[in-house]
This record gives sequence, C-alpha cells and structure tokens, in this order.
Amino acid sequence: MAAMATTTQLATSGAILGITDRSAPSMFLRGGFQGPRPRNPADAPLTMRTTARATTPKQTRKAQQQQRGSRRGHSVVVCATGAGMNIVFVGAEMAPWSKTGGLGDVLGGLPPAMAANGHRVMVISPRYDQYKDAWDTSVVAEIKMGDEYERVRFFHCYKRGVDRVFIDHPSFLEKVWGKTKEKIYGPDTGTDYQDNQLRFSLLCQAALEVPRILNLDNSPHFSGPYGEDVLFVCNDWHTGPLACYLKSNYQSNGIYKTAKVAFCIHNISYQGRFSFDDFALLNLPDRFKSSFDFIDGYDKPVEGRKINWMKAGILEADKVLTVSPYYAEELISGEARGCELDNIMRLTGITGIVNGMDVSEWDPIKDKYIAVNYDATTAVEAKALNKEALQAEVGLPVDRKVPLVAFIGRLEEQKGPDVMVAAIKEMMEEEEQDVQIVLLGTGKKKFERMLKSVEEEFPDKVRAVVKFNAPLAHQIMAGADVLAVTSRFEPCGLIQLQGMRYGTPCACASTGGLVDTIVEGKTGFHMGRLSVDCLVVEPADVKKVATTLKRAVKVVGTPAYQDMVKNCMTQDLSWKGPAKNWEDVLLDLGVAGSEPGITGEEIAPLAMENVAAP
Ligand SMILES: Nc1ncnc2c1ncn2[C@@H]1O[C@H](COP(=O)(O)OP(=O)(O)O[C@H]2O[C@H](CO)[C@@H](O)[C@H](O)[C@H]2O)[C@@H](O)[C@H]1O
Repeated sequence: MAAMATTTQLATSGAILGITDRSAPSMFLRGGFQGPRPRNPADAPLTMRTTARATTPKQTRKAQQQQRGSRRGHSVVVCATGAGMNIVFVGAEMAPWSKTGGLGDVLGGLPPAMAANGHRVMVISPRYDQYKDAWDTSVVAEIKMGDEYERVRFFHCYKRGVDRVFIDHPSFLEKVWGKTKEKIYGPDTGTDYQDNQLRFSLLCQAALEVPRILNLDNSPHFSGPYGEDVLFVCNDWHTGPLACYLKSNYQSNGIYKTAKVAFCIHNISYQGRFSFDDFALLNLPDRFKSSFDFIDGYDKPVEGRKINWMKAGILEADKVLTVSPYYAEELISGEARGCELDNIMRLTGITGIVNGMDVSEWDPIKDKYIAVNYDATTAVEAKALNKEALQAEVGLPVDRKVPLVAFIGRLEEQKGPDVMVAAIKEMMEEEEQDVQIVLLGTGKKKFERMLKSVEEEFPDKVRAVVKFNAPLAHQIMAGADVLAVTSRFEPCGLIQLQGMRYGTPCACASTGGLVDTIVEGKTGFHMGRLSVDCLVVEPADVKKVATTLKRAVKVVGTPAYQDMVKNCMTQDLSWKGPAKNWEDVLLDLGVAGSEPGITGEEIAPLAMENVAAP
C-alpha cells in the first residue's frame, strides 16, 4: 500500500449541493438581482444577462471570428486561419488572487501564455476575498443544492489577456476572507473544511454556467459569451466531477455538444477520498458511481469503500495530463508513485507537459524585492551582494565567502523537510562545515517545529522562517548559492525554475519534473531518488541529500559554478514553450471551431502586452 496516501485530502461532509431537477439543465438566472454597481460604469466589464441564452454557439463563434479578424491586428501579425480555441481553466486557486503553492502559480501563468497565442482564455476560481480589481457582474445563478437553491454571483476582471471569473458564495468568502493563504482548504494545514465536497461541487457546477451566461466585452479581440464550443481544463481533485456534471446536466440535453474536458493532475497525493455514501451529495446519476467507486485500506474518513473525486476526474475526462513527462511515467509505474490510481491512468493514458514559470513576476532584472538587480552578465557580483543582504535580513553572520544553501517549500511530507533537517544535522556534525542554511516554509506544525529546532541547534549557521513570505522567497532566490529540493516526489516543481531564473543551481532529488528540468553538472546537482514512504526518514536518503549538498557547496565560487549560473539564467523558462504544447494537446480534442493560434515571433508583442501583473 502506498505510504504517500497518508497525505491524501480526506474530509467528511455536511449539507448537500447539486441540481436535483435533471430536466432543468440550465441554472436559474435571476436578472433582477441588484448588487453593487461597478465604480465606473464605462469600465463595467460585463453586461447583465437576463435571458437564458442570448446567442447560439454558431452566432457566438461567427461574431468571435469576425472580431478576431478585424481587431487582432493592432500588435500582432495574425495567421490567416488562426481562430484559436475557447479555453476555460477551472481550479481551486489562481495566483495572485489565491495561492497555497504551485497550482495557483500555474493558473496564474499558463492562461496568459495561451491568450498570447491568440486563444480566448478564461480562468474560473472561487472568490475567497474581496478582490479590489474584480467587478461584480451582477449576474446571478441559482443552483439547486439539496432541497435549497443557493445563489452564486460572478465577479470578473480582465488581466493579461485573460478573463478571470470569481465564483462568489459564502462557503468560499466567509471561510477564507482576508486569509487567502493556507485557509483555502481548511482552518489549518492538514485539516479540511467539513463541507469541502459541497464547496468544490459548487465550483464545478457554477463554472459550467459561466461560458454561456457571462457576456464579456473587455478583450480587444473577442466579445460576447464564450458559447458552447469550449474546452474545459480541470485541475486536481477539486474539479474531478466537472466532466460528470457536463455530461449529465448539459450534454444529455443537447447543450455543450462538442465541449471537451482535459483533466490535469498537479499532485496525485490529494485525491478527494470521501465516504461512499457521500456520492448522494453530488446529485449525479447512478451511472457515474462506478467512476467514483474506490476501495483502499485506510480508515479515513471512513473505513472501507469510498468515493474518489480524482479517479472520476481521470476516468470521465477526454484527456488526462500532468505537469511533467517524467511524473507521467512515475504515475503509471506502480501503486506507490501512482497513489493507487496507477491502474486507472494506465487505462486512460496520461500526457506530461512540463510547467513554465511566470518570468515577469520572477525577473532578477527588475525584481523590486531584491537588493541588487542583475542579469546573466552581472550575476556573479550581484548575487554576492544579494547574499549579504539576505544574511543581514535573516540575521546570519554577513560574509559573502560562506556558501549559502536554501530550502523553500510547503512543509508537507512531499517536500521532505524532515529529510532536509536530518541532512543538515549530518552535514554540520560530520565536519566543521563552512556553510549557512536558510529554510523558508509553512505547513504542518511538526515540520515547523523541526525547522525551528535545527535553527536553535545551529544558531550561527541556520535560519528557519516559518512563514509564507513572497518577498523573502525572492531574496532567497537571488542570494542563495544552492537551492536544496529534497522532494520525495515532485510532479513538476516551480521552485527549481525560479531558482534557475535567478542563477541559483539546485541540488535536487531525482523525481518528477526535477528530472526533466535539472541537468546534472550544467544547471544543478542530482541526488538520486528518495523513498516515497512518508512515514519514515530513510538514513540512505539523508546520506544522499547531505552528500549532494556537500558536493554542491564545494563547487560554489569555482569557474564551473559560474558556468552553471550562466547556464541556468540563459534558459527560456517561460510559459511560451509549454503553452504551445498545451495548444497541440487541446487541439487534438477536436472541439468544434477550434483552430491553432498564432505562432512564432508574432507572439512576442502580445506576450509583452500581457506581462503587467495584476
Ligand atoms: N513559505 C513560502 N513563502 C513564499 N512562497 C512560497 C513558500 N512556500 C512555497 N512558496 C511558493 O509556492 C510555490 C510552490 O510551487 P511548487 O510547484 O514548487 O510546489 P507545490 O507542491 O505547491 O505545487 C504542485 O503543483 C505544481 C504546479 O503544477 C507542481 O509544479 C508541483 O510539483 C506540485 O507539487 C512557488 O511559487 C514558491 O515560490
């Protein structure tokens, strides 16, 4: 049995969400609902929708194509046939509005890159806070949940060529308001909200309404509703049931006939396993039961038979993806790394596309958080100055000659903070190591305590900052000599991309996307694969980490190291390449009207237009 499954999101549930009236596929739109008006009516992003369907999909597509032809040309050369696709991402987090980790980053960064390729792109996520840049559309959908209708409002903003739509409902806003970090899934790390099933089934159902009911006008290239020829890109277990709702509530009634669903796995260890009886909460037809049906040997949240949201997401999607090719291989390699869904993914197949990173948010040339800005030509001197600033910031002795190793990550078993701490002890005890270590992370309390205790043990050499601190993360990337990535498993990893962008080579475990993105001796140091057993710290793994870190530290300051810094910084780590790969995969799904976007150098001006951060 896979030890990794101990980190699986488990929860029980309370009330009931869902549509019980199968003959009424569309949610109930009440146009008369009066909400706060946009501050500047001229900028109002949306037109309130008062009828069930203002345009047919065909009309929408035609209008879109006419507009693409006439309006695209302002800064790009449009390829003659490029009509693009209507792509709708759905996910539980979306940076910078909400983020606990890499999922938020991907839903922040990939969509603008797809938009820069000429596609019409939307991202739908919950409204956890009163985001000041998102307008109330005044559009309301009423979704039947159990015996009640729940009212959902849609907020919107248009940033970097992407429609960002926020689902407003008390189950999101009241729980997380003002605390958008680790409160998204539960009150504390490792504790889930009891009604998570209800919250995220609401997200799925509300998201399915958006392309049809929101009349969006902000883009210079597209307008009107997205219509029905849409590609939904679902992300992780929270969006697992979306394909089922699409089929049962819409397609069986002749709506969204050619729409397709791609399901992307960012982390298999969170699957959404719940009591089998909870299937009733979803208000889905019994024919979907087998897709959710799952038996494991764990007694959480109940013993025995369960439903598994991720399993259903995988089985009911038209295409299954994950965030790196090597992780795709690992997922189907066996029970331990596939977390007991390996057999399912072997059945459906799975495609890995390595993530990009947001090169505008992470840019050492203009990063406002770091002491000295730099590029590949000035990195060596600038990084030494940034190291001194970092040492001063965290309270370590300021000395540019001492190699500095850093670790940043969610403090969960996945990231191996326990292995890292044990390796630090081994490094420090074996010999008088001339090295400093900076640790940044939040998460499980036991790991936070572990980090703090190693700082207490080595006060002149180790600093542990147990906070979610974005400015410090930037300062660490700029000031560290080596980034330690000690993950037991790592679907892709953005940390190492961010490190390389700042000329900081990684010493990394050889798993998932770390294998695809770090080249031994050129851009980093591989330590081999660590055990995925989350319950123990294997002495052999501690040795691998300590040995590799010592090896890396010895290289710091040498000409070989300077070459590595340069190799890291001269790579294109942006979303541009991955976005093209995503486009190829989505085009293959054959949604009506889908065509390639624009290619080549023409992308550049529009990509530039899209870099302004929200
Ligand atoms: N204490 C802290 N303070 C400030 N910033 C912090 C921080 N801790 C983490 N971060 C930031 O959070 C992000 C973490 O992203 P990762 O992709 O490395 O991991 P995560 O496991 O969350 O993502 C999951 O999804 C992504 C996206 O697909 C996959 O790359 C990954 O392998 C998978 O586990 C980075 O932007 C990092 O800078």
